[in-house]
Parts: sequence; structure tokens; C-alpha cells
Amino acid sequence: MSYGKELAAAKNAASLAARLCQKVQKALLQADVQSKSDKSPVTVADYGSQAVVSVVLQKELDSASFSLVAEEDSGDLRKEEGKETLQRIMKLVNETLASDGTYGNAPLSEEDVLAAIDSGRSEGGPSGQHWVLDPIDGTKGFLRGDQYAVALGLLDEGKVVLGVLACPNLPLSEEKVGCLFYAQVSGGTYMQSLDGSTPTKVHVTDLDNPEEASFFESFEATHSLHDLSSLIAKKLGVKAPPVRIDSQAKYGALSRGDGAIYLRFPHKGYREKIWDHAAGYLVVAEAGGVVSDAAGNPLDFSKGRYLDLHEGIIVTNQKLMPALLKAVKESLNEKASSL
Ligand SMILES: Nc1ncnc2c1ncn2[C@@H]1O[C@H](COP(=O)(O)O)[C@@H](OP(=O)(O)O)[C@H]1O
Ligand SMILES: [Mg+2]
Ligand SMILES: [Mg+2]
Ligand SMILES: [Mg+2]
Repeated sequence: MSYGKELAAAKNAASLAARLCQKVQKALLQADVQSKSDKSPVTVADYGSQAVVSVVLQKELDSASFSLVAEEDSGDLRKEEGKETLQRIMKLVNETLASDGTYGNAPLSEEDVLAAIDSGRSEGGPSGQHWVLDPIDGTKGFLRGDQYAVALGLLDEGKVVLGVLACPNLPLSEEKVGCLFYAQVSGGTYMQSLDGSTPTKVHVTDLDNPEEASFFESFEATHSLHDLSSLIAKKLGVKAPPVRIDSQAKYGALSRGDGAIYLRFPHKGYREKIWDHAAGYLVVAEAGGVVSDAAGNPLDFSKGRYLDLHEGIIVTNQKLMPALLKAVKESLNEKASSL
């Protein structure tokens, strides 16, 4: 099955959402930061990006069967104290849609924006098609002025069949910043600029010597156990220090061979969400990489909004995976016996 129409819509949606995010990041005011009940920061750009993606996908594709699993919901925006924020989001969304020319003829109302955000409440699952969206992945990086990504995937019968990652702050070349990665199942992974330069096919590194490998991990130590990654890297013989960057930009960078390994070990009790990995997973897999949990099982995106995982997520190429799995297993055993 080909997903050409869906891919074109997804690339449009993610690029436009990235444009909105860039505008906000440039003008970042402290007042833009709200606190969700889980205390994670959420900005007008997270909501705005989610609304833009939802609107564009529904305009481009059959909106009757539209299903979206996305991170944000409009709960806080419907409260009295959310009114001003909602106004700002509506303005941003309308400006962004108008800047494209194709979508801006009728401005959205507040209610339209709320509805667009809430279209992301789908539970996903093993049957049918579901879009999976992280409107800003790496909100903490976004707020710091660092890396973030708009991450959009498509599930079909429980499998990721499309992945699009817009990474506005990731260098494309020596002169240019801003990358759009996209992958279609069995179709490879491509990278282009956010304003639509000619795509180039990308591939993960073909390195087979761990001593020459470098590895990525979260910038945020609360998101991933840095000590455990160091132990694994040491066992494997990796010499280079960790490269810490926010968001699924790590998957994008890995897909083009910038680094060889990505290690993610959340603190105990944390449950990974599908929107944090769906797009990145396909971008790496179609570039020849392998993504698995710490026990070597493939990730299962068909279980709803969460991923059920063993311990963590590891990513590398096919040559390095056996040695990496061994180092992970030994390190986890050591950690368990030292407790
Ligand atoms: N305690 C925790 N452990 C692991 N991941 C966490 C976490 N708290 C938040 N996250 C997730 O980590 C994502 C960012 O990934 P990274 O650490 O690679 O930059 C966040 O996405 P959002 O920024 O979209 O909320 C969030 O879903
Ligand atoms: Mg978040
Ligand atoms: Mg995220
Ligand atoms: Mg997010």
C-alpha cells in the first residue's frame, strides 16, 4: 500500500507547525509558559502546533475517518484563566495558516481551535488508521532555545507506516539550519530543508567498531538515567562522551549517521507515550537502523496511547545491535545486583 497522499499532507502539516513554533521560540516570553497538571511545561506553541497539524490533515484528507492520538488537550484552555492564552493561540494559528496561502481563507474561531486540539483525543490501537502527533517534542529544549521536533506518524493496523520529523534547530548543512526527515514504510528515509529543498536519502552509520561510535541521550537527566548509559557505553568500549540533545531530533540525527547509538532509560515507573517515538522510530528503521526495548523486543505501537516496554529504548545499526544488547543486559544485571 502506498501512502503518498498522506505523506504529502503530513509533510505540509509538520512544516507549517514548525513555522509556528519558530515564531514563538524567537519571541519566547515567560508568560507563554503554562504548567500542566504533571508540571511539564506547555507553551502556546505546543497547542498551536497541534491545532495546525490537525486542521491541515483534516483539510487534505478524508476528515470523516480522521483519528489523531496527540499529546495536548484543551482542558486548561477552557478554564477562565486560559482565556488569554487561547486568544494568543488562535491568533498564532490563523497567522500561520494564512502564511501558507492554501488554508487561510476562513479564520478559525476560538471554538474551532479548541476542537482542532481536542481531535487529538483518540486512543489509537491495533485496527484502522491513526495519526500520532507530538506537536512539540522536547518542550524543555524548546524553552531553552535548543533542539525540539514536531513529530507526526501514521499507524495503520497497529504498525507505523509514515514518520515525519520537523527539526527547526537541527543543522541541515554547514550554511543551513532546519531539517525535515520523512519515511514511508518500505520506502526509505529522506531529509530536506523545512522550506522544501530537494530531498536526499539518508542512512544510518555502517560503523561496526563500538570504539569509534558516539551515543545520544536526553539532555534532561530526569528523562533518562545518564549513569546507566555511561556504564553501557563503557562496557561496549565507546570512547566518546555522550551527546545530549532534546527530543526526537536524536532519531533524525541518527538516521543520517551523525551518531551510532541512542540510549533511553527512564526512571522507574515512567510510561513511554507513542507520540514520543512513533515518527522517530520509522525515520530510523527506514534508514537501516534498529529500535528496540532493552530486552531486544520491537516497539509495539498498537496498544493505545502508551508503549509497554522492558526497561528502556535502545537504537543503533544492525551491526552494533548484538554487542549493544549484551552490554545493556550486563549493565542492567549489575545495576540490579548493586541495589
Ligand atoms: N520522567 C520522564 N522520563 C522519561 N521521559 C520523560 C519524562 N518526563 C517527560 N518525558 C518525555 O520526554 C520527552 C522529551 O524527550 P527527550 O528527553 O528525548 O528530550 C517529553 O516530550 P515532550 O517534550 O513532548 O513533553 C516527555 O514526553
Ligand atoms: Mg509534554
Ligand atoms: Mg514528547
Ligand atoms: Mg510534546
